[in-house]
Amino acid sequence: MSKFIVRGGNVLTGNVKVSGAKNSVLPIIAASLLGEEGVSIIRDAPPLDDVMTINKVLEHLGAAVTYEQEVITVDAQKLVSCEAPYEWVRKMRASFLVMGPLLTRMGHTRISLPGGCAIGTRPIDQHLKGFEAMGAEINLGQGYIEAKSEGRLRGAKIYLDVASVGATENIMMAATLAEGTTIIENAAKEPEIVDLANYLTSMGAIIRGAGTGMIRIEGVEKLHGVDHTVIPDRVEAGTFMIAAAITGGDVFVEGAIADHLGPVISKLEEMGVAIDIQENGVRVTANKPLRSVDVKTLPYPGFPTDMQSQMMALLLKSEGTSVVAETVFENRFMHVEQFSLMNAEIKVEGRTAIVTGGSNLRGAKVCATDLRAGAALIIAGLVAEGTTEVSGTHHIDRGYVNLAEKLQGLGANIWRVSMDEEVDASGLEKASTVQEELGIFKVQPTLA
Ligand SMILES: CC(=O)N[C@H]1[C@@H](OP(=O)(O)OP(=O)(O)OC[C@H]2O[C@@H](n3ccc(=O)[nH]c3=O)[C@H](O)[C@@H]2O)O[C@H](CO)[C@@H](O)[C@@H]1O
Ligand SMILES: C=C(OP(=O)(O)O)C(=O)O
Repeated sequence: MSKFIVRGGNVLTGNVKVSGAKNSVLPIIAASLLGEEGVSIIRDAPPLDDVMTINKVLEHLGAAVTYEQEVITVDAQKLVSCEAPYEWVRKMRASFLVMGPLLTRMGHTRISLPGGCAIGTRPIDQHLKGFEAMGAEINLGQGYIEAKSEGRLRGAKIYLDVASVGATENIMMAATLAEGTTIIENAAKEPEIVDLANYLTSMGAIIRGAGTGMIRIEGVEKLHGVDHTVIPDRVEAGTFMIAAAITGGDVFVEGAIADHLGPVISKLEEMGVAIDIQENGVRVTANKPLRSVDVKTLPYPGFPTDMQSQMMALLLKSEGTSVVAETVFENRFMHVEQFSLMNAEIKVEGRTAIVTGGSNLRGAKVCATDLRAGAALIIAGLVAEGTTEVSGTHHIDRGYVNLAEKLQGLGANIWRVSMDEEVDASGLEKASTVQEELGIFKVQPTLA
């Protein structure tokens, strides 16, 4: 168990490289189960806990998986099981994405029910509605969902009641080997859906319309392994952009695709942050006082819910009052209580938070209540007076590759220490010694 120690006050400058997208690589790894011939090579696969977890699921199913230097190979030619047990699905909801590929390829699958997680209840009714429409028989019992089909799944027209990312992905994967045509209406439009569709298409699938609200899939008999490079992580990119902005910094976020970050860029510009879109990334320069803005999360191309907490951290340093509305998940304001421990003034009314800008944030002991909340607390810690300790690092490790090291590279004072390590304002030197002993960090701290 570890925690991050952040000492506020440093301006971030320099270059930071974005890793491959967590939310792309997970469905793509699941889709590699569809490769009945050849081996899949997945490049720019970020070394995250979630990636390790889904690789374990695949191994359990009988696939041969290797992972070296951010390249995953999957040989799924022979599968021995169609069951994803509780042990893995409980660790990560996205394990549920193996359901579509297994059902369509093997005609039978049994997956542990993904538990409700902190940010909301996160039901899976839309995934199941899609499979049922394609002829699968679904049974729930003893904490598992079992799906069976007599022969191949059949293409169907499926209207999603909510434009769910996971349901669109699961149904799209299932449809690739179904008999006939599947049409997904009110499909999610996220860039990760397009990345998955591109991967499936290279495998031999026939998919049209990914990235729009209507996706059409013509089923084929067989898919094969291919070589694919995952898109850069837009949420990681956005997190660094906000970290740069809050410190009044000047940072080039290498690999960030501006097109995937439209609403984040627009909101930063509205706040007075200068954005320079370049061929291989985005430069963020913040040298003016920040203006308050209102933010409403929405499915893509709206403002991403996965950037809401980081944005809230930035709004705390703006001039004026901002209103943040969370419309995607019903319980994604848990960071508010943690921000309050840092002297933030935020009032929550239902799904709306009213954020008073200009707070004098003070370092405190806080806890990452979910992945992005963890990143947001670190961002707030970068400008807080004194030292902030962020525990709950297992959430952060699900989705950020070397977050502390990448921020250190931009000049931030941030370290990871073991949970029981006492760190006071002068304790950073000690913390860095611990890291060196553990062989985790190579960079020396720059004590302000
Ligand atoms: C691994 C991955 O890609 N995770 C992302 C994915 O999660 P995930 O795919 O789980 O999110 P969804 O798009 O499915 O969820 C969006 C909303 O739809 C609801 N819903 C979803 C499915 C369903 O069957 N019924 C239903 O009601 C959910 O409760 C939620 O309120 O998209 C979310 C929304 O952009 C992001 O925050 C997550 O980072
Ligand atoms: C909510 C997130 O991920 P997941 O769907 O994997 O929980 C996220 O990436 O912010």
